[in-house]
Amino acid sequence: MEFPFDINTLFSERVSILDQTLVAGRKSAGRPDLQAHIATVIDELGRASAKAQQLTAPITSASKLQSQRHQLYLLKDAESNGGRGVVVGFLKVGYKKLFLLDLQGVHIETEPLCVLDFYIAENLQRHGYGQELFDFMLQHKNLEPVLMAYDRPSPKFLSFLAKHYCLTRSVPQVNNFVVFEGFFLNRSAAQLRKVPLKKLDGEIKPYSLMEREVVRQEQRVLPWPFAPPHSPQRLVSSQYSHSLSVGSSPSRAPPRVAPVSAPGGNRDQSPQSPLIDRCRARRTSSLNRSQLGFD
Ligand SMILES: CC(=O)SCCNC(=O)CCNC(=O)[C@H](O)C(C)(C)COP(=O)(O)OP(=O)(O)OC[C@H]1O[C@@H](n2cnc3c(N)ncnc32)[C@H](O)[C@@H]1OP(=O)(O)O
Repeated sequence: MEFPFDINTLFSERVSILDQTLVAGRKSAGRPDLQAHIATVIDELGRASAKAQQLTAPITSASKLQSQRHQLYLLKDAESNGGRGVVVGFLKVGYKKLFLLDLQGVHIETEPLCVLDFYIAENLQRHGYGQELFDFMLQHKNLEPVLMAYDRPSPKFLSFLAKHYCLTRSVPQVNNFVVFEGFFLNRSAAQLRKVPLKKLDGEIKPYSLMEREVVRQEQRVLPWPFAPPHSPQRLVSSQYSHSLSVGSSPSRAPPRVAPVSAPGGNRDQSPQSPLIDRCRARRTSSLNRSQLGFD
């Protein structure tokens, strides 16, 4: 993705980490001109990601990033565009309070790191850039992908997670987040709190705030998957991460769950498949195998 300004001036590192401040390294601190360019880049990436996912509106923009406690990892290629650099893509993550169903179907309150948006420029997809960015984030957060939650992952992203991280078996949820087997293992009791049943009947709803929304505070309708097929499926939400509102994505197909099937239908992603064997071999060095439940 090219811009009419020098990307290398804006972003000194191959991967930059952006947050509420919209500052990328020391250079852009206290430089409104550079921050305006950074905002342009984020807005453009957000639009491209929304288009790629067929969302009705971007879920990533500079103004949203400024008002939410999320982190955006931005990958550039410094050599392209005559040495001015190009933006390759981005990955946005943030902590969210979620009410999830564990393997026994018990509601659990937890606040995992969630993947909220992820995009690699169209012409650069399937070149390994997505994995580079994702691995950078995992290392930065010192986290395994099985311990994260995924906000309505697209078929391409599900395929990506299966291929690179062996994440194939999801645990069915009543909200739009996807978690995989292993998510509920190896977490301390403090991280997983069983929700008393009386609370579920009352003020706490077993749903979570969705990022991928056209947010309409005043519209209250049933969330996916309960809404009628042609209803707009909007939700009540606030723009802050820690809200407990009901959520849904209006314009994309529902996520595939338990086990995740291969997008396109021609990829064998069963745990016994050669694909997964390859994946296991690649990840064995860094993953705790028992966490993933392979042993
Ligand atoms: C919670 C969310 O953010 S959901 C939104 C996810 N984003 C999107 O769907 C936007 C469009 N897609 C993309 O931007 C990218 O394809 C990403 C971010 C999903 C992956 O980034 P890439 O750089 O393409 O991934 P990378 O090259 O490291 O890995 C390739 C693997 O990803 C998956 N993948 C990437 N593109 C595709 C595709 N067009 N069709 C199916 N699978 C794909 C496949 O598993 C692929 O492996 P394969 O080529 O052997 O089949």
